[in-house]
Amino acid sequence: MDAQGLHIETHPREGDPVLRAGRPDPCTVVIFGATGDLAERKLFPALFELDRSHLLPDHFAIVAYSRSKLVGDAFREHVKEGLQKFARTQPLDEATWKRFAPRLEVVSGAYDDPASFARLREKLDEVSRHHATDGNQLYYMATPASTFPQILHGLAEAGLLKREEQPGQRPWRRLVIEKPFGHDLDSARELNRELSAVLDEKQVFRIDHYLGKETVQNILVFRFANAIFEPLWNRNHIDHVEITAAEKIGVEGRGGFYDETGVIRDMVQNHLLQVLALCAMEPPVSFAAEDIRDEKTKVFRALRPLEGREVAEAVVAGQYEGYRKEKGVKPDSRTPTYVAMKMNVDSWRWQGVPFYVRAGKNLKQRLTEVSIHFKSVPIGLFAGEGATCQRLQPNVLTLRIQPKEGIALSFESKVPGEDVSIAGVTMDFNYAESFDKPVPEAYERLLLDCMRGNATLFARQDSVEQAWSYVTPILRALESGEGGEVHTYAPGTSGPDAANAIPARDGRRWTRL
Ligand SMILES: NC(=O)C1=CN([C@@H]2O[C@H](COP(=O)(O)OP(=O)(O)OC[C@H]3O[C@@H](n4cnc5c(N)ncnc54)[C@H](OP(=O)(O)O)[C@@H]3O)[C@@H](O)[C@H]2O)C=CC1
Ligand SMILES: O=C1O[C@H](COP(=O)(O)O)[C@@H](O)[C@H](O)[C@H]1O
Repeated sequence: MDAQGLHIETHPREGDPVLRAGRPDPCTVVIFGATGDLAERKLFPALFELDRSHLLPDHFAIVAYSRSKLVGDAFREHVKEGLQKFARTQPLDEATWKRFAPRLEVVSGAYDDPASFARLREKLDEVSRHHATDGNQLYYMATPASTFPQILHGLAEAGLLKREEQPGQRPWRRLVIEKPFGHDLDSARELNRELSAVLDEKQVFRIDHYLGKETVQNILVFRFANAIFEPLWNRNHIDHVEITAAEKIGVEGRGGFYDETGVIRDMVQNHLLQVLALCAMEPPVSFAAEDIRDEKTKVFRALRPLEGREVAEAVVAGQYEGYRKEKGVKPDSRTPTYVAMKMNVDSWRWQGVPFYVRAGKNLKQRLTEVSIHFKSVPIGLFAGEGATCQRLQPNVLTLRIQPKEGIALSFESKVPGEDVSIAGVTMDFNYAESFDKPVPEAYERLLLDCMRGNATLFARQDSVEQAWSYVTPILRALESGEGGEVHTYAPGTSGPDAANAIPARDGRRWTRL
């Protein structure tokens, strides 16, 4: 029994699912932007953890590409220091480090210099021979989006990209591209044109780390591996859906990047629309990548467009006090660090069910979750029984993405005693209590999938463009002022009070923060 009184038994299946999916081919991973924040906090730790768990191929190498002059052992030492802070398993496993360090090579070079890419090519030839990686290469662009075209051009000119003409072609070349995929619809289209000029879509992995989170993947399993929820998952039973991604942290030294980006490009266009799509999509024909991606794309196509003055009604933008003093932020910046929106999915299943979506930085707590609010009971059968019986709360199903990963269902229960008195209780599933293993980091799973060529958890070109089609007019309206003002909010709060108006216009309220 857990604290809420619910006993959850887990039924482990034979074999580890990750191992069942097979070891990746021998390969070299090339990380561009190797001294950056993402590389230090996420990529090297994920690769290290995969090595520790013996999930990397036996023949494997990493080539760190960087403008920095750190090379050889000095660079390895720099990576080790990062791992000592950010590796998932602490203290750092020395035996793994002894295996990992010799697999790590460095190329110091610029992003717009053909001679640097020629040196990269020489290094890759040498590494492929030395580590027997069979010439398979995974290029990871862990750099600001403005450098993506330069890197693509450098790789193509150096002959390092080969279009996949047929499935299973060897050696393979794949490219991982970080979000944001463009700055708006036009730039996303341009980026996609540039990618498709040199690579087949199957070789491009647009990474959205939310899709690598166990709890986000579990949305599909929860919906489609259980028979009891799907019959209720529609406008007949659901009143509204609330999606929240609240962060306690601010821009954390990424002011220059963030001020050009803002919360809608940073969190909504990608992570939150992906989460919404997983909640709203129809059952896919199969669990194959294309079938799932097709269904998600249909959700994006069904999002009711918002533009001009409509944006002022459905969207509230905010900026935390003190943001303009962050390093790299313009002193008169109007970039939102918070947004609350009402979205509608114009489909047979979701007509009349609003999706209230919020994301923000410097809020009072870290909380990412989806809550499905069911409709009220049709009649008050117990209303005559006393005060508690007149205030029945509708059921809420909460998918907790982070922290305290799990799923909770609230319902009404009779309070023990002679009279009929009713109180809300919760059935709660917690990953930590139910599974005797840690939840892996999203980047571990996603890097492994790229090496295996499995694109299920990556965004496809058309769905990225669909998401931009929805978001770009909203950004335009906010940036021109037509979509309303940017409200300030005090750090450590729930965001601007003005955001309460969004559900309040429909007679509802935010319930989660
Ligand atoms: N940090 C995070 O948590 C997340 C980041 N991302 C995405 O990952 C990518 C990298 O982000 P992040 O690591 O935070 O960014 P950083 O600002 O830390 O930059 C990454 C690295 O890119 C290289 N670089 C190349 N050209 C430039 C340039 N003109 N200006 C600055 N750096 C340059 C530098 O590496 P070097 O000097 O070694 O060449 C730099 O350290 C971005 O696209 C971001 O949106 C996505 C999700 C989360
Ligand atoms: O992509 C990004 O995500 C993080 C939030 O990720 P989480 O896994 O901690 O929820 C966000 O802080 C960052 O600004 C954004 O670029």
